[in-house]
Amino acid sequence: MENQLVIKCGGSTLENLPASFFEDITALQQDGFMLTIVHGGGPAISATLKQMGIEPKFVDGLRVTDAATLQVAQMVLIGQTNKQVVSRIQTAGGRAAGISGIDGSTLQVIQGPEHLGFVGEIQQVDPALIATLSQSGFIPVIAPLGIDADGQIYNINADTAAGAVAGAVGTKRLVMVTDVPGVMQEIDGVKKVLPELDEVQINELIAEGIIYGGMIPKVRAALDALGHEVEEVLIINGYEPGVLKKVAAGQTIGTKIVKEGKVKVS
Ligand SMILES: Nc1ncnc2c1ncn2[C@@H]1O[C@H](COP(=O)(O)OP(=O)(O)O)[C@@H](O)[C@H]1O
Ligand SMILES: CC(=O)N[C@@H](CCC(=O)OP(=O)(O)O)C(=O)O
Repeated sequence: MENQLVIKCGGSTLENLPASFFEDITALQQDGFMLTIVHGGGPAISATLKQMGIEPKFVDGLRVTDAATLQVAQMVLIGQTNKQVVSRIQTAGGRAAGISGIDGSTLQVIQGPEHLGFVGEIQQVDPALIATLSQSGFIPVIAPLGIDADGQIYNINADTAAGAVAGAVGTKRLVMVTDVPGVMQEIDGVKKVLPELDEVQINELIAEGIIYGGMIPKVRAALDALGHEVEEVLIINGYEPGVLKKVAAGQTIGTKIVKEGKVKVS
């Protein structure tokens, strides 16, 4: 659908996003856009882990999740971050309802690579609960946790979750809101945003260490999403005033991820 948008809000920005960001979300909803939000919360999970004396550990941007870490992720993502996002949308005059991927078996997973512990690999997305909320006028706000066939809960990277949700709800556009203006590379001593990237370029940039850490699951999820109905994935900066309105109006800002592009990286 043209007026549908899946927005991933990264934990990197969530706490500091201006009220205008949520006012723009509300305005889009009132203009008839069907919005679905998937949020992260990585920094908040890490902060709580540290308070508890547990050192956070990541492999290629994915959190190594033992049983204690899973409990903290669940507590922070569902109990804290999800409700913050819902509250900020409502304060801006919008209507939102928070769920996690566990609710309605929305994000159905199996265990991912063993060395990551309780990190789920999404097998299927059931869009029924998302659709029910949307059709009733609520913006679904989804915390990235999933459930397996035995009822075990898993942690899921929010970029991965957003990519899968975008593929399942039939949106053409996925927007990843983060704390940088896009994928950047230093060219002639100046850091520049790369306006368009395809799979070959992304793999090169990861191999060269130019794309690292939390940007890795973001670009990988973007490529995975493009395999479905999604035609465009944008990585944008949530601090830029009016950024969502520009995207909704069809402007290409930040970094656009495409299946196969023409622009060369260097
Ligand atoms: N090439 C790159 N360009 C921009 N940011 C990058 C790049 N490679 C890695 N990063 C890192 O990725 C971060 C965004 O990912 P992450 O911290 O997981 O954010 P979020 O919480 O929004 O998902 C940036 O703040 C930056 O530190
Ligand atoms: C498996 C895994 O990495 N899960 C993430 C879920 C939150 C997330 O992805 O938050 P950001 O979008 O802020 O990075 C984590 O535990 O940090």
